[in-house]
Amino acid sequence: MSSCCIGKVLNEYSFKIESLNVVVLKALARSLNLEDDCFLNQYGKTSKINARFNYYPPCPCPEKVLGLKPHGDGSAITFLLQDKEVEGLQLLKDDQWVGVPVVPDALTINVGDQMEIMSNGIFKSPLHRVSVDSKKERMTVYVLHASNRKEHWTCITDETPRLYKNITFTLDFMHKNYQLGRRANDACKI
Ligand SMILES: O=C(O)CCC(=O)C(=O)O
Ligand SMILES: [Fe+2]
Repeated sequence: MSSCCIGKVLNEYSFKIESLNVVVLKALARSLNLEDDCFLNQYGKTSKINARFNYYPPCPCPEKVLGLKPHGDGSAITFLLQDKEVEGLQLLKDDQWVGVPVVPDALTINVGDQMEIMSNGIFKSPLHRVSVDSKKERMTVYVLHASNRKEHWTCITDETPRLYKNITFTLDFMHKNYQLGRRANDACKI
């Protein structure tokens, strides 16, 4: 595919994911009996979409090497189109790494750190990592929606006081913490 075609396809894909993002954010709000737009409104005009192709080449020592080290996504929501055949994504559940199965043509939708903060800890941003395969390469397409806004507080009540500090949670902030081996939302906890 030529670079012009890739750009066009990616642009189209991002627009489709953008509409899906609206559906998911509204559904999450509704599930908490909040106004449909309450998470969307918190994005304001600073909403950002990032797309990334992740390529994991075969690795002769998969037991010693990770494709991506453990992290939480710095987004509100992440949409991942997994490789059609090769598994690799793992979630930490009850202190065990659990593989996320490949479902061809399905999207894996992940809650990110910003949604954990916006929901005051109700929706958790799971810790995940990527393993590599000794024989097969793997490719995934990752699109995230994030906000650069400072105020993101929806689910604070007298019974559930604010759990996170009032700081601007940018993707840079997430990456700085990632490089230091820390979770950005842990650094935001009060
Ligand atoms: O490639 C994958 O399966 C996951 C990628 C991921 O977690 C990320 O890019 O943040
Ligand atoms: Fe991730």
